[in-house]
Amino acid sequence: MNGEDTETLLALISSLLHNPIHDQSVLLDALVECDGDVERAAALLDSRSASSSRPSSSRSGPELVQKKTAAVGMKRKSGGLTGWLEKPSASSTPQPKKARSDDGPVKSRMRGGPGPASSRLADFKLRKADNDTSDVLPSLPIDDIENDSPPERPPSTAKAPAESPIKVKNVTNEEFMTILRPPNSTDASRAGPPKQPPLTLTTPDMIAKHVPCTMHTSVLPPELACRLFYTMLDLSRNWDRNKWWLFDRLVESPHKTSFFIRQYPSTEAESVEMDEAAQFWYNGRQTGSSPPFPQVMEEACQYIEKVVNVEMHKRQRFPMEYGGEPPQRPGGSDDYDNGQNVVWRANVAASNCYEGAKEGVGFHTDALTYLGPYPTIASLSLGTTRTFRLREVVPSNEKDTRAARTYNMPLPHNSLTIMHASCQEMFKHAIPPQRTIDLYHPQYPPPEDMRERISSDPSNARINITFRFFRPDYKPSQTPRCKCGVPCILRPDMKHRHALPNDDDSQAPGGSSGKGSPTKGRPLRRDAVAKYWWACYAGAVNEGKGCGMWQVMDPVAEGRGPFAGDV
Ligand SMILES: O=C(O)CCC(=O)C(=O)O
Ligand SMILES: [Fe+2]
Repeated sequence: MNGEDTETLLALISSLLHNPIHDQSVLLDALVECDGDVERAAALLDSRSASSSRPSSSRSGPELVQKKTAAVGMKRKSGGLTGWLEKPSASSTPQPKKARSDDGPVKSRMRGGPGPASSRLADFKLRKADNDTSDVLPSLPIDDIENDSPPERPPSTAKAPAESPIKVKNVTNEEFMTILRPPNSTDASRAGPPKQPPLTLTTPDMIAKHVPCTMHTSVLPPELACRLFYTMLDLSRNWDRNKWWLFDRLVESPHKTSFFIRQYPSTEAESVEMDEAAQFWYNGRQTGSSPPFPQVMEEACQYIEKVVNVEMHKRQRFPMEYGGEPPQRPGGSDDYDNGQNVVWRANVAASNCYEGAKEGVGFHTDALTYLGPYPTIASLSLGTTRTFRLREVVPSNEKDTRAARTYNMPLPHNSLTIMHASCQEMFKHAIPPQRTIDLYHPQYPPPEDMRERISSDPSNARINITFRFFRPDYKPSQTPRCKCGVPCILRPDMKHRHALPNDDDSQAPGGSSGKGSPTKGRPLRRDAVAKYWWACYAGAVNEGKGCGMWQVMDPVAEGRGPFAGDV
């Protein structure tokens, strides 16, 4: 596991402690002692520090239990969301709760973060079920670790503690695996619904059957795919690793990434908006202007746009998806929409480069800020095959009856994975580090002008390009900003804490058109997310500190649309 992940776990323990401990080796020991269970490690350390400040005779088992309950009790405090979500409009920004004297450093250090500490912890416990594939190492969330809960407490009264950051040594994947808590814990208090083993989806049919994705193999002409791979690999030398603040720590993603803006067929006004959006595209961190699509990426994009539109026209749409645009937009193409609205077009792309088996990206969902609800994202894979992992987020009302399932999808060179509408609402995705990878043997030599810099030797690199449609009705000039002056992030109510409007399945949106769509037969109800909210995202960029602002998205009051259906 990457050092960042271990750091994250230690930061989490640290954030749960009532009495700060600065020595990372003490934190690490506790983590090992508690089989990687962050909550127990924090409770253990708290119990030790409490008992070391009092006569030894007062040390006892119950003390630990009591402390543990206190730490776990944080989870209970995170209830009560439903009532808030039911508030009617965007203008009903919740009043900050008063800070309580017992809030202490634990929660105040969570300020600006994406959710209550306890809900984040759930994701940090590695389950063996996620770990059963032969060559894929477990991945811990490293970017947007838990984005399905609004902040528990607006932090206006909270102060980040003045502490020096914890220095953490890197821990290898193998070491890390040994300290992570096994899945089917013998701890009876953690028994839940029966675990489901991970499922590897090896064919397009299997993929379409189990997840809201489709896989399109050999999507580009082979020479184009190879040329695009070389071009992006060449460019990736100058790309950055994303950095962001997680609690009070600066973390870095173990892969390189860059953002591109499409020139054609965007209008001038749209290009300006895209440039602004691009500055905040990843984790709210402001970057400079983004380059245009390289010519070879533009060429590929035209193939991909067609595949995506054809596929989307086969599927029943969710009401909150984008309503589409007439085919005759300037510079547009109508050869794949048969006069129907163009429901998707790429106007930006994010590209990732993973070199070697250990690079990856942790579980996250893609921010909806500029994509809007129920986005479609087209993800092209080039180079060595890597596993794409999806993990379902089980809605709160089902968590006692159904366990989340993990799906692994090997993504070969020149394959397109379309994450269809509801994927960001129902699943988190990751590229986990692996023990081994196959080398990619390029079929063609690099173009003349790259031969000095790029070799055609077998490569351990994977290039990913996610082509995205930033909706005009979610353009940056219409993104709410919080008190920090940073654009808010748009998040779905993934856990369905807000009741769905009705129980009539025939009215409910879903991934199936019933016209032989591969998703046919999948229950529709659980796809529907009823609420989204805008939340302060400054914590990701501002030393972990944000203003905690959040408000429910009100599509009508905010003037969003056109939508595919009634909202
Ligand atoms: O590399 C991939 O396939 C996934 C990339 C990704 O999730 C992202 O860029 O948001
Ligand atoms: Fe992603």
